[in-house]
Amino acid sequence: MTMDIKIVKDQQAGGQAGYQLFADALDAGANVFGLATGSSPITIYQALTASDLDFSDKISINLDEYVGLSATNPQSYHYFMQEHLFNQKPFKHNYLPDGLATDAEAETSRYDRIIENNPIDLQLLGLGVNGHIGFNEPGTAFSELTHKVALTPSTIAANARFFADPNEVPKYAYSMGIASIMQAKHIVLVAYGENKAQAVAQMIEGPVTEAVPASALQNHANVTVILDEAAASQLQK
Ligand SMILES: N[C@@H]1[C@@H](O)[C@H](O)[C@@H](COP(=O)(O)O)O[C@@H]1O
Repeated sequence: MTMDIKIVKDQQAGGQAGYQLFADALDAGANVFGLATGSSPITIYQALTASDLDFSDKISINLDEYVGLSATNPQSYHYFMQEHLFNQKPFKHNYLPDGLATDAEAETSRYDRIIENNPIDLQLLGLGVNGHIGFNEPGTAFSELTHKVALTPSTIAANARFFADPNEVPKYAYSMGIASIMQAKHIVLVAYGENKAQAVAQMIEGPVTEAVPASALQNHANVTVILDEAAASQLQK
């Protein structure tokens, strides 16, 4: 088992723990940060923006973006990242998939080139209630690089809370694949709350299976998992 599991009191403490890993990565010379959206990383972004860490000569590469949403759409992941991090903490360059790209093949290979040219030092991840990472839904081949994904009904339902009208929730996304994620030198996954407990247990203690995308992380040499007690509650050890 190569996963380092940190159980923290709450999301605030998780933010500090995540912040420390970013600070350590900068000290160690990291240049490229893989970033994630969702509610779980927010306290890390808060701790980063409150700090004096300097990312102005660093690169960020985001995991995913909804298909059909422009960068200026408040529901887009571009917008989320501007709001929660980039406006306060400028990077030299921020890469995200282009939600408006209509040629999926061209867009996903463009993104793969970006990752190839900018190997990710630290990749931050949240965890879907069904065990997804990025937008790699259960059943996604571990060999996938960036790809266009049809979101599952459970993911669409989980994301509906951010949309005024549930019918506006996009049905597709561009996402880094499991193979893209696994290339990162260090992976930091954050999960909080009871509703993540089953996915957390399957990710860490279950079989490595494409039915649980996050279980692929058991095959990575350097993973840190930040959990609160509730998210850790179904772990056996
Ligand atoms: N594409 C994102 C994932 O990257 C994220 O990990 C997940 C969980 O989000 P939350 O942290 O809000 O529970 O939501 C979305 O599906």
